[in-house]
Formats: sequence, C-alpha cells, structure tokens
Amino acid sequence: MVRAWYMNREEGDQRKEHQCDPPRPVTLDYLQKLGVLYFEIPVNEDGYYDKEKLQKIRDDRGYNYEDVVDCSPTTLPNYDDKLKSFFREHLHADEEIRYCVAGSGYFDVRAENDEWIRIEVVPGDMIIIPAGIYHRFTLDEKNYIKALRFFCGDPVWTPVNRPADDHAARVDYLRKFQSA
Ligand SMILES: CSCCC(=O)C(=O)O
Ligand SMILES: [Fe+2]
Repeated sequence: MVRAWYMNREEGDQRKEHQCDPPRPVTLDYLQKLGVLYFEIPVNEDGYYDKEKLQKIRDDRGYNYEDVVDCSPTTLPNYDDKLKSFFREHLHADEEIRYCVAGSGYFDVRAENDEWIRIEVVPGDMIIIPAGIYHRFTLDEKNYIKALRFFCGDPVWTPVNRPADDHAARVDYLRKFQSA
C-alpha cells in the first residue's frame, strides 16, 4: 500500500521522510486528482510477481517498452550524476511509469498549492507520474531501489528542469488537472 504525505519545509537530508508535525497524510484520491496513478502488483520475498496482472496494465495503457533501472553505484551508469538529476525538480513530455520490484524510494510531486507531496514506493508499487507535473525522485535511507520502467513507443527520459511553465506538456497538464 502506497503512503504519501505533505513534506515539511526543513532543509537537510533528502533521504529522510520529512514528515510534518503532526503528519499530513495524502490520499490516493487526492493523488489521482493531481493525475498521479497507482497500481499494486505484490512482489514476494523471492521477487516474484503476477506477470499477467502487469501485462494487463501494459496492454490497457499501451506500454510497449520495458527496461530495468537498478540504482546502485555498480549497476547505474554515472550513479552520482543520475541521482542528482533525479532530484532536480523537473517535468517530462510523457508519463513516467515505475514499478518497484526491490528496495524503496520517494517520488515527490507538487500539489496544487505548490507544496511537495512525498510518495513512498516499496516493492509491489507501480506509480504513474503524468506528463507536465513538476516532480523529483530520491532514494531513502536504505539507499537502494530497483524498478521497471515502461514507455509508450520509443523511450524518451529527458527531464525538463523547472521553470518550464511554457512547455506544452505543462500547459496541457494544468488544463487537465489543476485548472487554476
Ligand atoms: C525508481 S526509478 C529511479 C528514478 C528514475 O528513473 C527517474 O526519476 O527517472
Ligand atoms: Fe522524472
């Protein structure tokens, strides 16, 4: 089950939870209003999961590309730079789809009022971050995650750093989800 909360405004270690005091949890319903979708496909201790359930989501959403991102210094090329760029606030022209199969981490997305919402992903969690939402990713204190990445068509992972308010995906996102 996915956990999400508004972050406090304290600087310091990005790998910590940054819960408010008292905590301000965020529901899946609210994430959905922001265009962030969540699916659960449980992973057992041996790393097995229901391939058919995954395939059904892939088919329903048109994801025909899949690869693995294994965030450890030996398996992720340019580890330090990558982790830095993951945590720089950015958007993409396309959905960012990640299915966590081992380890854990945090996806942060901007709420309507521009506050950060932190979404924890653990094995079994699939998160879909919509095109045009400002977001970032960090490892947590356990310092490891392995996730499957999906894409519709030829993958483009390019981050567009904030500010990108005139980007077509941003304009489209605001129209669809945050009609402010
Ligand atoms: C959990 S996958 C690692 C993060 C990532 O791939 C990304 O932010 O693009
Ligand atoms: Fe991203």
